[in-house]
Amino acid sequence: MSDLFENTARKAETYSAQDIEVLEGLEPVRRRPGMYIGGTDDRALHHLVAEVLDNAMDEAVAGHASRIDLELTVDGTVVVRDNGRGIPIDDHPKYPGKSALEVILTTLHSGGKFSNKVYQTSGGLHGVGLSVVNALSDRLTVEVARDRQLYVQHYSRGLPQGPLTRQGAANRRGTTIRFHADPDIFGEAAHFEPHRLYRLARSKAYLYRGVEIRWSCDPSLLSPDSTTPAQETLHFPGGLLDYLNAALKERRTMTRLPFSGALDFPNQQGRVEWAIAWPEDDEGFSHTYCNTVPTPQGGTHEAGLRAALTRGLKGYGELTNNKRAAQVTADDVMGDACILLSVFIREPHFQGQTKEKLVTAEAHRLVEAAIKDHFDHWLSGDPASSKALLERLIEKAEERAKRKQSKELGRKSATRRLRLPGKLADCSRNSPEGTEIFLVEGDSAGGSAKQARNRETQAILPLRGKILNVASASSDKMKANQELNDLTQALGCGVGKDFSSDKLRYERVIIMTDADVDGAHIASLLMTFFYREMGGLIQNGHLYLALPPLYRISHGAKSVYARDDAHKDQLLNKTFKGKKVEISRFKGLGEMMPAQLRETTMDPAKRTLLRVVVPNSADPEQAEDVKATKTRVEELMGRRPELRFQFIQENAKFVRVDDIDV
Ligand SMILES: Nc1ncnc2c1ncn2[C@@H]1O[C@H](COP(=O)(O)OP(=O)(O)OP(=O)(O)O)[C@@H](O)[C@H]1O
Ligand SMILES: [Mg+2]
Ligand SMILES: [Mg+2]
Repeated sequence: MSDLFENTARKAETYSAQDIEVLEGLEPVRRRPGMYIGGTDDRALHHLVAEVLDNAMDEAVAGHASRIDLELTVDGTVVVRDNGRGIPIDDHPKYPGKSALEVILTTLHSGGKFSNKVYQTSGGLHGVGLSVVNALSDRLTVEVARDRQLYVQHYSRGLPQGPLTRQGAANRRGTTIRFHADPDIFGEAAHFEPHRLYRLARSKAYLYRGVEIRWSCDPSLLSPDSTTPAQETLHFPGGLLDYLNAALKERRTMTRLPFSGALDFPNQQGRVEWAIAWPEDDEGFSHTYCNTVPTPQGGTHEAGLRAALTRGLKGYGELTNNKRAAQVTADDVMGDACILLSVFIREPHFQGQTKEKLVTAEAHRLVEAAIKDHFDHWLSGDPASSKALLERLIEKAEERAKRKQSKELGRKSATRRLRLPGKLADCSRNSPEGTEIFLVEGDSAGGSAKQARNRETQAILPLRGKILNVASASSDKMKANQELNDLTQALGCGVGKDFSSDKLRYERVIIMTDADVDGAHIASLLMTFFYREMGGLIQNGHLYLALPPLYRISHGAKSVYARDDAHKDQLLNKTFKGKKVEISRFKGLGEMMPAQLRETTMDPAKRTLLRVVVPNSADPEQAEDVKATKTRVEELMGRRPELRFQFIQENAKFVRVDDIDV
């Protein structure tokens, strides 16, 4: 992002050693939280709890703790307590007069997990997690019970508020971390969602049978219809199979039993556990983990599983002389399956501190080798089930091939036959692959966008003014609305129950409105329309928001674009510190030169897009989010404009669109 806005810099006149800053201690964390927890949004906020819980889990998986308490109190303080060894409190050899505890809490890259000496397969590995939580909390207290003594130290924003003190005798052992997220970082409105924390705790208990997690939450934080309990003891001796069964409930699956198991890797390299089912309704989900850390973006362990399952099924096809099995791909096998996969390995490598993706290369080989034999065995153990499964997957592969064919034909004839709206500037490519349509606010912006686009792949549809608010309009009114009709026609995929993702004429639908409150309003009206009338378009990841800049800041020959006020202030305080600058504010997209618009907002190589996401309604883990999203949309887009206006003003930056999840 900042590259995009800063690469127009040509000349730096007074750039010297004094411009180079070195941040000390935990300052970098407070200055650039994104680098450590992936942002300052809700997801990042909840990640704080994950870091602290991960440390307690590491202690449990290493065999030193059997119980963990996770508590959310009425003022939003989170308490994580374990009965493990306790963070060491003796003086650190390298820092005389400072306890190891204080070093851990105040120094990045300090920890006991860099070698395999005290932890074998830990989720922690960077020595960063706890210090980051400390830096981003306005209050944090750590209690350690060790050698029958209790020790306590208080912190605020990463700084000790006094020495580590001994509080007297203790007849237990372990670590307790109590923290309150800093509103200066996360905003006054930020708060922990009980259901997210509960789910986090529950998934940890499923992932490691040897731990009991006691969840508790102040009842006043739970809404009356919430499915989250105020208190629960989580302990699952059946591991991932328990998890899968709870997730599937009464749903029917293609095979009689799920494919599940657990196995140690050879030479104490760790282990793998899995539970997989193919539901008849094709509504799948995939949750993968490494050392109990969720990896929502998958990675090498998931790739190993893909390979094992796909090879296994194809092999089974050969074995049973079913030639059609050859066309089955990994996507057919994995795409609609309910998948739970957990690995424990030494020294895992993740992408970034939030650990969303596993990149350890060996994990692929280890998982594939471990699961392959089991899978072959499982397939030949129940021929009736296996045959049914294979037939279903072949059907999928054939449907896919057919769709592809008709899609190619479809769009060609569709472009010719359909009466496309007159103001649509369509792209010239004949198949949807690689194409996008920009929904642009107003005719003048539409004009700039037409000049800025790539004709082959980018189409432009200018929309006039506010579109109809579909959440509070009758369906007749909707059908009569010209702007919405044009939009529906241009997309070609139908609305409501006639919606069909396959007929979508473009791969991406991009909402491009001005970076101001009006623009935010139009974008949210459009998102509501898509959410209500073309839900599949969002579910399948086709809807995006463009991020046009709001300001241009220039000093001499150097000019940089800022996407919002915060970014502008940041640039003024950093890049342009003490310089006399000229700031121009774009009143709208139409004011930008086509070349500027292309470079900052439309060019796929340089722009940033936000993908609009909604929770997956098939995934029981997300059921509460699905409900929350519905309520939120009704609240915001229903008949009470004042709520909507307030929300838009608070969120006009768009950057929080993940929060509203529409
Ligand atoms: N609950 C705990 N019980 C015992 N030791 C702990 C606990 N929490 C933290 N520690 C110790 O503090 C160290 C630092 O923790 P921190 O979370 O900062 O980093 P890490 O877990 O090593 O790596 P990561 O940054 O990946 O989380 C750990 O390596 C461990 O030695
Ligand atoms: Mg850690
Ligand atoms: Mg640390």
